[in-house]
Amino acid sequence: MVKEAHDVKVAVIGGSGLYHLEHLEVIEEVNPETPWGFPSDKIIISRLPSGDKIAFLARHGRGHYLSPTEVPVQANIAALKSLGVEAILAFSAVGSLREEIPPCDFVLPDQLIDRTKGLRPSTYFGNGLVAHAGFADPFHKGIADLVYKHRDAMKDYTLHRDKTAVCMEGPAFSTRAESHMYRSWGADIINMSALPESKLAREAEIAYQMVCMSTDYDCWRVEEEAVTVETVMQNMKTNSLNAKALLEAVLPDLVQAVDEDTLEPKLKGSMKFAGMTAKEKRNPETVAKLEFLLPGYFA
Ligand SMILES: CSC[C@H]1O[C@H](OP(=O)(O)O)[C@H](O)[C@@H]1O
Ligand SMILES: Nc1ncnc2[nH]cnc12
Repeated sequence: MVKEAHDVKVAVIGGSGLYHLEHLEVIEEVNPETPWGFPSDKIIISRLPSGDKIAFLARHGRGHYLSPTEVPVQANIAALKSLGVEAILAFSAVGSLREEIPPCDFVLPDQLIDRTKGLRPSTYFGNGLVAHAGFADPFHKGIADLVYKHRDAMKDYTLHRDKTAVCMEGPAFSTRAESHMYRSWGADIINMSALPESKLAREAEIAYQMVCMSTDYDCWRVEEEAVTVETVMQNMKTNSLNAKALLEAVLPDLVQAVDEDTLEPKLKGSMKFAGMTAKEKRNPETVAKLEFLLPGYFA
């Protein structure tokens, strides 16, 4: 497993309906092998008009062949890290649990409720190397501030911020009782991909912010038809145009902020002292895998 330096500091993860950034000049496609396998698809490295490079990865693969439960999230995050990525903007199609978030509005969540079912590998640790990442604030305020600054790029739609997302397992959508329950818990939007992506990015010391694109009202509105894939995909046409407009505005600023190291909070070094396992008790195999992600921390 050879790490290739690509000097790509910012990555975009595209979710349902956002499989390409066709307005950018493609430089190359890479498929880095990691100790956790290969990413969902080839990673596309493109050039911004400013000359800076960014990476794009389709979460479910181009052609959408991986279910949310099947996405190789450990490999995705490790592969991006191996290219040099320090900040991720992760797009996701979400259901709205609030009247004031209609389809085609976007949301920057700042909180997260985990309703996945333990089927997805959700940490790089364990297996003879115990460590605990801080995850009180699962998303990155500095990136959210920067994206919010460019909210006018959304034109006719609103960009909301500081909302609570719930991540469910799927692949079937929620029952009405579950949808009402999430509302009573204070959740504002629902998807199937915020976890473990956000958690693994935190363990990898990558600044991570989800940009959620509302596609439906889930199934809590009694008078309305419950969510279907058809509704989601219809609204994704508008959403993907808005995502691209937003990215065009945000990416140059984000690359500059990462280059100049002005993003707060800083995550680099945050895992250095997160390990609990005595050096002589560490599993050498796990330590070797972690060398790929956080070199020098646990060896
Ligand atoms: C096609 S609707 C359900 C599906 O859409 C979202 O995917 P992504 O987050 O990758 O945009 C949601 O999380 C579900 O996986
Ligand atoms: N209603 C919903 N539930 C879960 N994930 C979604 N993605 C888009 N809409 C969704």
